[in-house]
Amino acid sequence: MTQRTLVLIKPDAVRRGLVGNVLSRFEAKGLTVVAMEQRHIDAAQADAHYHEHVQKDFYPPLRDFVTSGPLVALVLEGDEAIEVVRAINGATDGRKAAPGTIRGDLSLSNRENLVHGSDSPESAAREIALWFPQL
Ligand SMILES: Nc1ncnc2c1ncn2[C@@H]1O[C@H](COP(=O)(O)OP(=O)(O)OP(=O)(O)O)[C@@H](O)[C@H]1O
Repeated sequence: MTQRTLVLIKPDAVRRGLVGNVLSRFEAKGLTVVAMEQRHIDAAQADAHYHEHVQKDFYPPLRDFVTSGPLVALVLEGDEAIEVVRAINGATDGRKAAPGTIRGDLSLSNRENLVHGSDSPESAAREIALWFPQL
């Protein structure tokens, strides 16, 4: 089934010059870029995006991180895009993520893990409406 998913290429990837590397993996897989924009978000946008995490201990440094510099937000479309993107991203902790995944190949961190991908159709709908209300 064709799906859309919200992807963030996080500020660590932008700082490290890895946007092209990350994007090329999604494109090479066959996913289509429906929308893409570089943004430097404020704390309110971070809180809205991570609303299920705002009360957690790890959230304040996560908020500082995602607002620390520009990121690239995009909507990708393709067959089973939500699950496909999460498989390409790899496990949350870059130290444990499998080689061949973005995080497994390029991250050594649980926080600065380069990418975000929506985790369900409900999350994708909510996040796409938040980031790209015009879609
Ligand atoms: N224990 C932790 N310590 C520090 N940061 C964390 C921790 N757990 C999660 N994070 C950060 O919060 C983000 C969201 O956590 P979540 O559990 O939803 O992971 P995920 O679904 O793999 O990642 P994402 O939602 O970004 O695709 C992670 O990508 C990571 O940046």
